[in-house]
Formats: sequence, structure tokens, C-alpha cells
Amino acid sequence: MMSMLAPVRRDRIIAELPQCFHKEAALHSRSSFHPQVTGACQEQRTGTVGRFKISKIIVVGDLSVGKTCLINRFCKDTFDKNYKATIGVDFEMERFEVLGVPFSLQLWDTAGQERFKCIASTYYRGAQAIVIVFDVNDVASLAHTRQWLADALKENDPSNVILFLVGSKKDLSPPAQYSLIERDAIKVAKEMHAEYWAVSSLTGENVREFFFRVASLTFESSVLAELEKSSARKIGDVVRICSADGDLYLTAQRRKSKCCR
Ligand SMILES: Nc1nc2c(ncn2[C@@H]2O[C@H](COP(=O)(O)OP(=O)(O)OP(=O)(O)O)[C@@H](O)[C@H]2O)c(=O)[nH]1
Ligand SMILES: [Mg+2]
Repeated sequence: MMSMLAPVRRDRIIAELPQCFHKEAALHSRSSFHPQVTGACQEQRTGTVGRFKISKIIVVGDLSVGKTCLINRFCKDTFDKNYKATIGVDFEMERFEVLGVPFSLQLWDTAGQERFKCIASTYYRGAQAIVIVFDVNDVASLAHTRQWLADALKENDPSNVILFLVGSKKDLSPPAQYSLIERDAIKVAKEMHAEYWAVSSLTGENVREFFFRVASLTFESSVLAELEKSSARKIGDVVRICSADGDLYLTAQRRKSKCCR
């Protein structure tokens, strides 16, 4: 409990919405946090967010695409060039402060190897975000992302999770080759309603930016869900949270699940 109360690391403080990687495949293209979220944070009306809530993020994808390295680069700032398969699952906690509100992510690193998949999949439930990783140098791993998503969604409510499609090992891909796979990856991301990123855990390129975006969008959707819940309680009716026009995927998903008919 004490550690939960200790101040958040200075390099985990998020005061502005980090931008997306590619405008064509972004969860939304607003340039700042949703005004209702900013307002709620200023007035400390974020409900369970910031006090009790820990958001679960699961990371899935083929074996050896670099899931463990991605998490280790961000959480520990280390990189191991030797492959050690994840057996079952591992997890890391990361504490942030978003718009002045403490916010924790539980990052679940799952096994890509077929023989461990069965154990790993029992940890998929209750995810707020699903990160599907593929290797930008391996088209088959991109093709397999659809199956990984389907498996992860079996254990989760599809209208309540946010999705990220992440191309790894960007350092190994010459620019001309990279831009070819990026075209396909963006197509897949759009189909999935996922936000697309490309990263390198070896060089660290985009790793921090990516996790800041994950934390921010997960935070934003948690606070919006809290606001929706508390106003629904007050009015005793279904309440619509107004969204800016730039909100591409989030509103579409929410509309499917919760909003007025
Ligand atoms: N060059 C380069 N190599 C990477 C990068 N990320 C991971 N690797 C290498 O790819 C191999 C697999 O990385 P892991 O992170 O263990 O892969 P994983 O997805 O966790 O694999 P499983 O746990 O079996 O599912 C290791 O040898 C890493 O060093 C990267 O960004 N660049
Ligand atoms: Mg691993």
C-alpha cells in the first residue's frame, strides 16, 4: 500500500495527450484530451479512476515477435538480444499520473508459443486494452494478428476494449521494405479498429511514445466510462457523452454498446 502512495516517477507524468503514430489508423485524432475528461480531472470527479482502479493491458502475438522486449524496454529500459520464450504469462505494473490523477497499468506479457497458449489465454479476461504485436519483417506474423485478436476478444467485451496493432523490430527493416508492410498493417488496423504503431525495442524508437498513448487513451476511456456511470446514476437514465467529431473508433464502439437507441 505504501508503494501505491509514493510519488509517481517524474518521467511517467502525462500532462497532454500524446499524438497518434499514423493519422489513418488512430483510435481518435483529437489533439487534446476530451474536454469532459479534462474537466473531471480538474474537479477531481474521476470516481474510481485514480484511487482503486488498475487497468489491465494484455500483449499478444506470435512467438518471438518481441512482446517481452517491448515491455522490458519501457518498464526497465533494458534490451536482451537472446530469445527467452515467455512461459505462460508475466506481468509488470507501471504507475502514471495523467492530468494530475494517479493511474496504474498492469501490463500482461503472454506467451506466443503454441504449447503455452492455453495457459496464457486464461489471463486474457478483463482487459481494457489489447496490444497485438507483429514483426514488421515477417508478413506471416501480421496475417496471424487477426487470430490473436479473435482469441483475445473471446474473453472480453469487444465494445469495451481498445485495440493497438504494433509492428516491432523496425530497426531491422530498410525504409523501402518498411513502407510496403506499413501499407498492409494500416489496412489490418483499420479493419480491426485498432491504432497502429511501429516500434523498435532495440533502439527504443517510439516505445515510450507508444506506452504513453496506451496509458492516455485507456485513462480517457476509463474516465468517460466513470462519468457515464455516475450521470446515469443521477438521472436514472441512459446518458450520452458528447464527443468531438474527430473521435473515430471510440464513439463508434461506445455507441454500439451503451448509448441511446
Ligand atoms: N533487432 C531487434 N530485435 C528484437 C527487437 N525486439 C525483440 N527482438 C529480438 O527478438 C527475439 C524475441 O524477442 P521476445 O521479446 O523474447 O519475443 P516474444 O514475443 O516475447 O516471444 P514469446 O515470449 O515466445 O512469445 C529476441 O531475440 C529479441 O532480442 C527489436 O526491436 N529489434
Ligand atoms: Mg515473451
